[in-house]
Amino acid sequence: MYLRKLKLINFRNYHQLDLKLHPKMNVFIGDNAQGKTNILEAIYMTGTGKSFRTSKEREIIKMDKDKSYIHVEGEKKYTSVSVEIKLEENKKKQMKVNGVTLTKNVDLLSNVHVIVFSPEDLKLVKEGPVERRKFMDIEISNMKPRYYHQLGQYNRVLIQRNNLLKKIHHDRKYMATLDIWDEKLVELGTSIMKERIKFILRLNTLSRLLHRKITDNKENLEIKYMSNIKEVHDEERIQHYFHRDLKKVLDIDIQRGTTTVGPHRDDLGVYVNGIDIRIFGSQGQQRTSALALKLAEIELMKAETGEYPILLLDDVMSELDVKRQAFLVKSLRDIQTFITTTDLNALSTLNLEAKNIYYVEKATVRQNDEKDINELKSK
Ligand SMILES: Nc1ncnc2c1ncn2[C@@H]1O[C@H](COP(=O)(O)OP(=O)(O)OP(=O)(O)O)[C@@H](O)[C@H]1O
Repeated sequence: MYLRKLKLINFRNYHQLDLKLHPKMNVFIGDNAQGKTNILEAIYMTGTGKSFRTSKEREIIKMDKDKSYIHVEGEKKYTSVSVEIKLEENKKKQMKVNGVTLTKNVDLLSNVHVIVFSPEDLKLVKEGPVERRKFMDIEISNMKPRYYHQLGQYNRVLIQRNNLLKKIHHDRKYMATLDIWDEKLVELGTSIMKERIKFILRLNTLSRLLHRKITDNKENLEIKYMSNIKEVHDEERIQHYFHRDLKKVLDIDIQRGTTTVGPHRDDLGVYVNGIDIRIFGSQGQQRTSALALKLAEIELMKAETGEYPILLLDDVMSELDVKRQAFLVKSLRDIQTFITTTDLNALSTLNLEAKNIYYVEKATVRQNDEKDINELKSK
């Protein structure tokens, strides 16, 4: 799919912006803090309803205003799509797809498919399990809105159960209602684990192939779903062992007032040639694996939705060496891509033309002519 048009009103530092977008490559160049990432953030919001930078909607609305508006129009394989989002201070976000008002965020997810890749993602392998869980959850949610819904339910049940554990710590009479919460936690947690296992299995096959290409067949990547529950093979066994483990650690959990087993504690294991590179990998190995995972995710989304998603590359090119850049660029051929950069020379591997370049300065965006490109390159 691709987007044709973007309109912003009072979004971050933009008062008003109307942009015609290129169906393939869109490069936003400008100095720091001019508004490049803000454009990517707006596009991401039309796909997910959320920002990839903040959970506070107030931060997104232009500082001196109380309302903000985003509108994109695009083309999918068989249909056109229009998504509008209105943010208003202290009010619920309003969303419309093709003019029809949506009541739940989950209904927005299957319209504009979008993947964001930032320098943070290159640290995915190196960072802690929280980041890797977030990676799994965001990517599965973008493909399967139902998962997003279940994850929300699971997290709410988890909070309730943790509150109950705290009460039980002070008064055992509350024990009577624990089973009800355990049932719900196990049911929802099992669905989440099943989806994650499926996702990781498919991602493993795809990322391994891509990784072999990036490393000239020298390295073998393997990713594994790491659960703290002993057996995660089929639904019945996940349920059985999840239940059993909750009971096993109950005394500890009551003491701590928190649930110590379940998918909220799981991780993604990343191995190269059998070595756990989360701990023992070089920075280069960790980055290459992260790149392979991200590219695999694009392919997976294509397999799942029938078309390539839109890709947002936020300042990521300058973080990659020429070889990895070239590989990434080769993989982008059929994908509408939005890139932010402060330096056009960092994009030497792209065959850019004037129509691909947007110059961003103090919340204004200007398309360049050939002369400008050469000027920018020689800077
Ligand atoms: N709610 C807001 N209202 C007004 N301006 C805002 C708001 N939020 C952020 N800004 C401004 O937006 C600018 C940052 O924009 P953005 O993050 O897109 O920068 P950038 O061009 O991508 O820079 P960099 O290259 O450093 O990443 C800053 O000037 C910041 O003050």
